[in-house]
Amino acid sequence: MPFVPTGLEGLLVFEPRVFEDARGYFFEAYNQSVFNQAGVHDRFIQDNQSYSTYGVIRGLHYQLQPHAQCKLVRVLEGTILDVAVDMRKNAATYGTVFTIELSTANKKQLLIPHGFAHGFSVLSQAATVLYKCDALYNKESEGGVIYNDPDLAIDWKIPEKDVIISDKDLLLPSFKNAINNF
Ligand SMILES: Cc1cn([C@H]2C[C@H](O)[C@@H](COP(=O)(O)OP(=O)(O)O[C@H]3O[C@H](C)C(=O)[C@H](O)[C@H]3O)O2)c(=O)[nH]c1=O
Repeated sequence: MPFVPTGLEGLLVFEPRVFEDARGYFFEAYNQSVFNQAGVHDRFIQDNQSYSTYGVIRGLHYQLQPHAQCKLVRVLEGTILDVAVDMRKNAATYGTVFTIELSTANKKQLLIPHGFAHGFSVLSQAATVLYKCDALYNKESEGGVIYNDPDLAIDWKIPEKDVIISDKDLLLPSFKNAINNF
């Protein structure tokens, strides 16, 4: 079974079947039939890709309803600590932080359903991250939580002196003050 539960509803780790031979390797990064058979029916309509150097933290971001995005995150180059925070107020796991290393080496992917804030830190010298989305970008519906929120206390595995973050992300609200319609 290529999907590994995380204990948070809808948040799944996808571990593709990798075919290795003397040339290198091959794997299906995404196959709709495989996902559908696992009960995952999200229809991805936008692919995003970002490149970041060591110490960069992007996030925590989400889009509010009705523009919420399910994301399927993978790493093309490098290693990241991927972070998903459950923003679903009625969920028993509301406020729970899930972290996982995604890398070129482990080829793991993270499926993040609607209602989660998403971010990542770059642990390698650089990282190229690709993620599929089931809803289009909608700037007006963007929400977020500041990376160093004291209640979430996320360990991004980057010394504070090395953190590189956008001015926009430094202005994000705390978890308890974040705009949230999930
Ligand atoms: C997200 C997005 C951005 N943009 C434009 C807007 C800005 O001019 C520029 C950089 O955007 P931003 O600084 O929001 O990029 P990230 O900080 O990597 O944002 C992402 O970070 C975390 C990890 C996420 O999961 C979200 O998908 C996304 O918010 O790309 C677009 O044109 N389309 C898009 O879908």
